[in-house]
Amino acid sequence: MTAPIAVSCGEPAGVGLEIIEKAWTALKDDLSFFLIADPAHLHATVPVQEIRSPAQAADVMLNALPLLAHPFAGIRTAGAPDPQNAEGVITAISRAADFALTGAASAVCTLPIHKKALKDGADFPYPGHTEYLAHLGKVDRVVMMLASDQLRVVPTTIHIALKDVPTALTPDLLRDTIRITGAGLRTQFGIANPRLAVAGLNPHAGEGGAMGLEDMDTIAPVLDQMRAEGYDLSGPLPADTMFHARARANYDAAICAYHDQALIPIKTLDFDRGVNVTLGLPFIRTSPDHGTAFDIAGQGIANPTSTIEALRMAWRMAQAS
Ligand SMILES: NC(=O)c1ccc[n+]([C@@H]2O[C@H](COP(=O)([O-])OP(=O)(O)OC[C@H]3O[C@@H](n4cnc5c(N)ncnc54)[C@H](O)[C@@H]3O)[C@@H](O)[C@H]2O)c1
Ligand SMILES: N[C@H](C(=O)O)[C@H](O)COP(=O)(O)O
Repeated sequence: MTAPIAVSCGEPAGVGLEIIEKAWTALKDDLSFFLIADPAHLHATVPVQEIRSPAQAADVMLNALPLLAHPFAGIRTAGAPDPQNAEGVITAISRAADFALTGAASAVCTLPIHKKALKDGADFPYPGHTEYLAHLGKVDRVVMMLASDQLRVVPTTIHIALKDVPTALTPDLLRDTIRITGAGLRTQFGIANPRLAVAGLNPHAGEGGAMGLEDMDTIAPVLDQMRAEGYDLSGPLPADTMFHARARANYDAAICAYHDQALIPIKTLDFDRGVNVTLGLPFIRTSPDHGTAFDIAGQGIANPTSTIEALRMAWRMAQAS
């Protein structure tokens, strides 16, 4: 039997807790998960039952949202993160990862965090879940992928300032990103021979050096080398023309140079159904593709579809592994 998915509550002031309640209603007959959260933070729009261990989640799931109590220092105020809660947000994530590492959970699904609130409230040294989970999983390099039925994208550099991208985009990082993405598509998405399209950094992929040298000097040699090793790679491609429908038919994932080059196309095409998945961890991790949405938190209008898709994807991957 597939173990339940561990869901970390994320920032209580955001929309995470209201959408997980909606997700429970949509998924209670199809899979099992348990939420790690402070009982006092819940919106109570659905029945909730506390469990003492993940093993109890499957039996509870049909009738109530299974909750593993994780007391926080502060209350929940919609739209206004309380620095006192930063520690609780972080330890809910590490608890979820521990359950996955020991096999008590089949996967981790994280609800959105507010990165600055964690930095301000608890000196959180990581730019996001991705890097924190790599630390917890004791791996040096992981890959952020955002995936939907229409497109899969990978930002090679992630949460860094745009001015730092050219220096951070090293051959070593690009090689590891391609390697981890290829392996993830094979093992977690069931694609036997993944086709990867690699974006250039500069306009028109540098236009033969007229608009920047990184495409020619950094990206192209890595691609040549990895093609010789058997990887199915196209690029460096001009990023502006690689995301229209006909172009997307030619690849299984787009490897991009930086965060927005990758995330703008998928969030534009499929914001409601995109899933963020971390490849290269010793456990399965997915999350919705959106953030804390403070502007609508507490109103009950947040769309749960991305979280539902994230849970479905984690469950499929767990069943296939
Ligand atoms: N996985 C994560 O933890 C994660 C992912 C993305 C952003 N974030 C963080 O979230 C915070 C806010 O980021 P942001 O404002 O750039 O992006 P956001 O996704 O929170 O919000 C962007 C816009 O989309 C809307 N929106 C988001 N989710 C929605 C939903 N489920 N239903 C309806 N509308 C929705 C919001 O109301 C807002 O107008 C930042 O701290 C960011 O770092 C976290
Ligand atoms: N870059 C992601 C996005 O915008 O959707 C996001 O911030 C998630 O980051 P983590 O999963 O690393 O928290």
